[in-house]
Amino acid sequence: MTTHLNVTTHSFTDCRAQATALAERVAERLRRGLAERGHAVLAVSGGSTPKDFFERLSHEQLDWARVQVTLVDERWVADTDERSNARLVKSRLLLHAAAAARFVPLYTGDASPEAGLAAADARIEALPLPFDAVVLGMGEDGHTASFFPGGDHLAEALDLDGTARVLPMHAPGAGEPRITLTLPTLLQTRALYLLVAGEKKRDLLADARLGLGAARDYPVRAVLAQPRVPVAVYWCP
Ligand SMILES: O=C1O[C@H](COP(=O)(O)O)[C@@H](O)[C@H](O)[C@H]1O
Repeated sequence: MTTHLNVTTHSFTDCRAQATALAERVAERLRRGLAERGHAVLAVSGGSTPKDFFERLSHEQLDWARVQVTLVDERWVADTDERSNARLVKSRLLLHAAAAARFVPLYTGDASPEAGLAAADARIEALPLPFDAVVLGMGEDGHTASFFPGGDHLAEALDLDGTARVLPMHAPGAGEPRITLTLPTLLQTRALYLLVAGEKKRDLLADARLGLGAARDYPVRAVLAQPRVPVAVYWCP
């Protein structure tokens, strides 16, 4: 385990072990929330990396009926689309013990994230924040949540003094229009995790943390550099 500033890195030689360790840690956070407040709230990423983590977490024994699960970001596609982050959560996480959890999607069925923004925002506003845990991922372009390089609402989304909870995002590398929780919203959490796999992402993260080269401008740097919440990176090859 290595710690640098606000970031602690847990490195694993095997990705199943990484998924298990993070699932146990997040389940512990949810149990603590349930014991202390009677409810718990979890925000997770989509993409491909969290599949094993989701499957492992879905078997954790806790009172899932009092847990609300939402997404840190969403691709603006129906939940039947294979690109949908909601589809991933439903097919990998909301199973077994976790089938009893309440899912709060960001996609509203409106024609665009702009059209669905008020409804998505109301869903997040209704959650009893802070989150018990937020699990971020990261793309090889340095994006996290839908904080994409060149994104049209990137500066607003990363503004720690901003008041928006949720924002649309359009970016050249995003594939489709997006909706994302903003950084100040994500930082309303008792625990913040960054789940990453692969040597390319490990090197990118190291550069982003030190502010080297192109990684200086990667959006994930805003998460690593913020002073509010410690970040626990879970990495496997
Ligand atoms: O588009 C997205 O990508 C990132 C990273 O995904 P991965 O496939 O490289 O694991 C993900 O964290 C984000 O939630 C998702 O919308």
